[in-house]
Amino acid sequence: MSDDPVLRVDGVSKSFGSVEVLSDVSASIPSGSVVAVIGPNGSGKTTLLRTLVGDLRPTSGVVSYVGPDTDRPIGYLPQEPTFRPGFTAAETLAFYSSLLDGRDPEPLLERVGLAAAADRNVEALSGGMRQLLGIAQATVGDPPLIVLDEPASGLDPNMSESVFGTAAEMAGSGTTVLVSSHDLALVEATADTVVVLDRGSVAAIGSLVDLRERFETDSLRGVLNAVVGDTDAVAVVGGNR
Ligand SMILES: Nc1ncnc2c1ncn2[C@@H]1O[C@H](COP(=O)(O)OP(=O)(O)OP(=O)(O)O)[C@@H](O)[C@H]1O
Repeated sequence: MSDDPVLRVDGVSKSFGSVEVLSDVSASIPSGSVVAVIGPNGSGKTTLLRTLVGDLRPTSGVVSYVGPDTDRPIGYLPQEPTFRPGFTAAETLAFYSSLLDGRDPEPLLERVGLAAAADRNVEALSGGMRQLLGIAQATVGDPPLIVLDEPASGLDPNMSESVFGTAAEMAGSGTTVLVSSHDLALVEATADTVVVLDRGSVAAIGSLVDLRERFETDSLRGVLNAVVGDTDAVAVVGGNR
């Protein structure tokens, strides 16, 4: 991890109509680290990630990419990745690669454990395999920042672990990985920095050690419960609209 940030987020708010979903979010994302965004359902994780990658425009505030100058600064796995039908997994990656560095996509498929399905059409992939293809797609062109929205969603425990392991390896070689997840054990095993979102605001941010100390607990679940309370209902921002 380096002290140089790859992304700066200054006072970002995002509203849909009259409902404010993100409120005054500021953060600095350090290079070569795994940064995890956690928080209850509906707390704004996807909205934040979509705003950071430029998929949504903030209502106010600024997101600045300040990493190395490159053809693809940010790779992104959306919460529900979609692919053009009629292409195989390998052809899908080859298409993205042809727009960037033109490198053989086979190693990317191998890295996510999808090499055996390289010639399978995207419509014929299982949900988990689509997720893995989406993760491979996010890494095409070697972007300095990779943003993964719930990458473990739909994956079996071994594949989830492998995806987070890959994220840690990428961070070890200088890539920054920003990931949202509900899997606190994997976040705890992998993340250098954790951002806790609660109803659209950053309720806490820091290293795991800092957060555990600050909230006097020995687990990330303890941190989350201390920050947002251990309720069993979704907090719906803006009421029932
Ligand atoms: N396009 C939209 N229009 C209106 N409201 C939206 C839109 N997208 C998200 N929201 C609202 O913003 C809030 C945050 O949603 P978001 O998907 O960002 O949360 P999340 O933390 O990713 O949730 P989850 O963990 O369930 O995936 C929710 O109340 C949601 O209903």
